[in-house]
Amino acid sequence: MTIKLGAALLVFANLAMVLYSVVVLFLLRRTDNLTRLSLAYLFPFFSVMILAFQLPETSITIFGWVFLVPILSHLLLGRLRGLILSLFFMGLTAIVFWLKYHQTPELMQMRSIANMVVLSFCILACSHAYEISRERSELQLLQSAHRDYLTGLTNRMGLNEFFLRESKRAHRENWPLSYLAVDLDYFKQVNDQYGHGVGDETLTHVAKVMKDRLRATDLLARIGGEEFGIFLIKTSANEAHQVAHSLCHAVISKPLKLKDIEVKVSVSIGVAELGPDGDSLQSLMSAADRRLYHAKDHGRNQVVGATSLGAKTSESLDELQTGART
Ligand SMILES: Nc1nc2c(ncn2[C@@H]2O[C@H](COP(=O)(O)OP(=O)(O)OP(=O)(O)O)[C@@H](O)[C@H]2O)c(=O)[nH]1
Repeated sequence: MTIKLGAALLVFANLAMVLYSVVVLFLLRRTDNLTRLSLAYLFPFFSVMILAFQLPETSITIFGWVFLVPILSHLLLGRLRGLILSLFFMGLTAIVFWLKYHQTPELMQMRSIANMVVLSFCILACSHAYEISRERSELQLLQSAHRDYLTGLTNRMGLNEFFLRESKRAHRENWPLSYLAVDLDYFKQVNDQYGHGVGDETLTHVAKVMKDRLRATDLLARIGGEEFGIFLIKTSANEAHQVAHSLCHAVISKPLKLKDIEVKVSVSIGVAELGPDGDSLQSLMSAADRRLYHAKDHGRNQVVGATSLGAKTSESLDELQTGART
């Protein structure tokens, strides 16, 4: 009678699991928390497995299902949660196995138990290693999607993310956030005169010169060909203006020195501030771009903010208008 009750319970649990699987399949596309749904699926699934293991009417071969535990757990839950769930259910399986067979000497032979244990841990280790390498590749892919291939700086996508995070923080903490639109002057002439290779090196050099002048908490991004965007946190438009001047000065006073040429370039910069120039990235960039064009129209190598007209840095632009000097 007990045997029949156990078997009926298992049939019922299996049918319930099939129905539940259909529901989970239906929810799969709608959920915004895949990990929670996976956990809500795997936990009852593995519990039904344990129920089947401990029933007297199931044979020893049913324990082979335990090999599914680390594979499914790691695939659906990732490295850490997968490992925890695997260890939990594999441990439970070991206890059930011992309770069921410890009085059956022909099944409790050291060699076969050692085989089962080693195989289980091999599958667990492989699943875990696979998940670690998958997570690493995903991270690398994500990082490269946010990087500019030439300069190694953050790209436009990274700039957007930085703005989303830092604009919220600026509002919350009530501190200023400024944006600089930076564009190299007469860069086409550098390419025309020395070729794209030197042009590329110039871009990388200017990026480095500017980065060295900024704080670690600021963001320098390459957002287009010879255009850069800079976010300065905890910095008002007035302070940003000073920073922009020091960048102009740094760029023009540190030419790129190659074997037998020296490439000297300058930058023009437009300044905008979160709040006075709008609250969206688009309005901030538009305001900074407008001022940048103004700087270009009024002779380049200068900074323009909301209230200021540009004032050129001291170096003469005449020689720059040739793009470079040898
Ligand atoms: N070497 C190199 N050149 C680039 C890259 N991206 C864009 N450019 C070049 O940058 C130049 C930009 O030229 P323009 O838009 O006329 O600007 P400019 O010559 O700097 O003149 P102003 O901005 O008006 O001062 C073009 O010749 C592009 O081919 C790049 O990744 N590498």
